[in-house]
Amino acid sequence: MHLLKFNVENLNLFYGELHALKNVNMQVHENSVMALIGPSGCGKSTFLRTLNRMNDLIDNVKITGKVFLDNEDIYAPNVDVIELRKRVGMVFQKPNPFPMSVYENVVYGPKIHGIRSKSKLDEIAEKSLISAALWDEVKDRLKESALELSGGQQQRLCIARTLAVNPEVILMDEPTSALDPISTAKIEELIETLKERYTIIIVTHNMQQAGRISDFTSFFLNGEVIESGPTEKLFYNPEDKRTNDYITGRFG
Ligand SMILES: Nc1ncnc2c1ncn2[C@@H]1O[C@H](COP(=O)(O)OP(=O)(O)OP(=O)(O)O)[C@@H](O)[C@H]1O
Repeated sequence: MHLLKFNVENLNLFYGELHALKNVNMQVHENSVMALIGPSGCGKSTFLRTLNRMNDLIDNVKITGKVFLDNEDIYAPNVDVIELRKRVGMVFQKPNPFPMSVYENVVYGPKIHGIRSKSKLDEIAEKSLISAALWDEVKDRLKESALELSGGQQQRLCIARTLAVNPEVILMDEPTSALDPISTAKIEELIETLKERYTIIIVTHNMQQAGRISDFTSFFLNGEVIESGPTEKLFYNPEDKRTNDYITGRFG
C-alpha cells in the first residue's frame, strides 16, 4: 500500500451559516488517483479547496478539524501558504491560461519562485510540456499566445504550468467538463501517467470517468462523505444504499 499523503480528520467548513462540509474524514494515498463524486452543491469543490487552503481567499469561511499533508497539519499557524500551494497545485474546470505566450505561461511559477537562469527556465518549460503531453504540439509555437491554443491544449498547458513548480499533489476540479471527447481522453491518459509521480485528487461529474481513471472514490452528499474506498468496490459493491442510488442514476 502506498504511503498516506493526506489525512483529513473531522473537517467542518462553514460559509457564514451554511454548513458546507460536515465532519469529513478521508485518507488519500500517495501516487494514486482519488475521485470525488456526488450531486451538484454537495461540497466536492469546497473540499478540494480545503486541501491547499484556497478557501482562505473567501470571506466569512470558518474551518474546524485537521488536514495533514505528510503528517503536517496544513492549518497550523506557522504554515507558509504559498509554499503549500506550490506543493499542492490546482487545475480548474475552465482552462485559464494567462494572456501571454505558451512559454511564459509555463515558466511563470518558477520565475515567481526565483529562478532566473534562461537555460534552467527553458529546461523546466520543455520538461513540463513533455510531462503534460503537449510538447510535440507546441514546441514550434512557444512564443505564440496561449489563447490561440485549442481548449484541450490550453488545459494541458495549465497542467504543465502546475507541474513546472514541482508539486507533490495535483487537485483537479472537473478538468475535462469544458472539453470535447478527444481532448478529454488525452487528459485522462495523462492522469494515468502523472500518478506515477504525483498524487491526484479530481472532482468529476462523469461517473464513467471516475471509473476509468481513479483508484479510490469518495461519494459526497450534502456536505458529508457517505462512502469512500477503492473505486471498484464503491461502484460494484457499495455499502451504503445512497451510494448505490447515486451511482445507478436514481438521483443527482
Ligand atoms: N464562496 C462561497 N460562498 C458561499 N457559499 C458557497 C461558496 N462556494 C460554495 N458555496 C456553497 O457551498 C455548497 C457546496 O458547494 P460546492 O461548490 O463545494 O459543491 P460541489 O459539490 O462542488 O458542486 P458542483 O458539482 O455544482 O460544482 C453549496 O451549497 C454552495 O452554494
